[in-house]
Amino acid sequence: MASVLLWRVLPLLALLASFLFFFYVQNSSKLSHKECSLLPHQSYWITSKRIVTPQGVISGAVEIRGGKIASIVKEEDGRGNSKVGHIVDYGEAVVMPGLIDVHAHLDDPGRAEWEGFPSGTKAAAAGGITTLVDMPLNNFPSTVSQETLKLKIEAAEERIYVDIGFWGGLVPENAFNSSILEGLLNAGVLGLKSFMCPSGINDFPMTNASHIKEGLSILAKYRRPLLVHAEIQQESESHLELKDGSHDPRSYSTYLQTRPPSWEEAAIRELVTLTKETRTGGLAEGAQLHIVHLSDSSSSLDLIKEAKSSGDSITVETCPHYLAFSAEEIQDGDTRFKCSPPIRDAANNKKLWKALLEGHIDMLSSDHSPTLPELKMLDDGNFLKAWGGISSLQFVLPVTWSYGRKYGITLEQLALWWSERPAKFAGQELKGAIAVGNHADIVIWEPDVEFELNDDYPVYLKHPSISAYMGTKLSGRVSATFVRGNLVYKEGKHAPAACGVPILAK
Ligand SMILES: NC(=O)N[C@H]1NC(=O)NC1=O
Ligand SMILES: [Zn+2]
Ligand SMILES: [Zn+2]
Repeated sequence: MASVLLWRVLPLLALLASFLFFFYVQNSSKLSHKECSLLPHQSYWITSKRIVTPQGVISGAVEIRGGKIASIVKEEDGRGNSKVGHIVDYGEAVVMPGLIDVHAHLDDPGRAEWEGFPSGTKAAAAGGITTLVDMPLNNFPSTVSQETLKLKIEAAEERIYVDIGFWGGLVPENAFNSSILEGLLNAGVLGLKSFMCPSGINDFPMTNASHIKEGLSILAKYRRPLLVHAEIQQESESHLELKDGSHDPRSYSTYLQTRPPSWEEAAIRELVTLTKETRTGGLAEGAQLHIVHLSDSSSSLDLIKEAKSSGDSITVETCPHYLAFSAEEIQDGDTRFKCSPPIRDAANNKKLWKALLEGHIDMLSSDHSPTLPELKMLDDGNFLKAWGGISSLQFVLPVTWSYGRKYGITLEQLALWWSERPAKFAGQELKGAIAVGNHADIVIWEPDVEFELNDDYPVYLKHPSISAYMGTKLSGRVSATFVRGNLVYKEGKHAPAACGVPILAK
């Protein structure tokens, strides 16, 4: 009798359990959405007079549903009344695709005290960056194998406020070991990165042309890029003299002379002999070589232009600090400005802008490379000993805009350099443009609002004092940032939970 009753009750109990489970899942996903976003809606519209789309700037509305862009309506099409549900009206503010920074060092795990995923991605979100691709060095251990990539992915878990992809390292140790390299690529790095000069990090040694050739031939199979820090040390006599103590190490010009443009030129000359193999029918067809942080806008740039016109698969980025600053302005002892390759003179800066505007430079990236204030040696001011790297992540949009205005740059160009081209380069088909079906990765910003980066300004970087931009006046204030539809940042406030996701190549 009892067992008959049990058999009757059991299905009912199972039904009850599945109901409870269903409601639990529903509620927990609701709860997590609430924590991931400062906007309590999964479906809503964003309206503005200036929405930057690949077809131009429009006045209208973007419909967001389930983290994606569901529709885009132009005001002039007169379908304004079709908008049902929650509407966020941004008025005259610019609605642009979120920035994709393909070159940042967040130093996690292992050197999280330099930056780390939480502060780095909070700064990114506050700066309108919705995706970044983290470099394989400055974290410890360097990301040069499947195992070390796993450490990075684990370190990122629930600690990132924007989406993050990862570059793997190409180093002498793995360059001739295809199973390590393929293990790294199969584990999801978006491409590889190598140095042609000492990287400043002991467990990330430099590569030579034969390592790079090997790397390219493997990358060809995966159709992913190789990013190269293109400087080769030229041991001229004057270079040795500069380090012997007879020149003032606090003077920026001393540092500048230790890394002349000929270093970049020599590296790029070697690289463009290798990129010939990326042409149709070549041994590395399918691979792409990408030169990071170009500073020299003379011979180095000419070599890149020539390679491009011969059909080599080669791209190049430059960074806001090369566009914003020139050597003449850098004060003695102000090591915040030390980076490699160095910031060169005003004439070089002007030519760099020209190259960007004429389309010879493909994209922009931050090369955010912070460290501890004591390693930046701000008290000492020794340019030859201080850490080389500019800290900029939160400011790249207003910096590009502020310094580019005098060259008449447009909102469409900003979106091209900071979103559309970086997305394509990093293989992110659903990112980089406000287009139907794409991720709703969006920045809202006000080009005409000016602000001063003083001590009262909310900076989310771990060490604001080492940033070369502190103390400058900028225009273009970021007011809100959406990552896959989640409002992750709004007016000085971040979403409570870190809901960025690691991006792994398949
Ligand atoms: N290791 C590292 O981040 N190096 C970067 N810093 C810099 O100024 N240039 C670089 O390549
Ligand atoms: Zn570099
Ligand atoms: Zn870098």
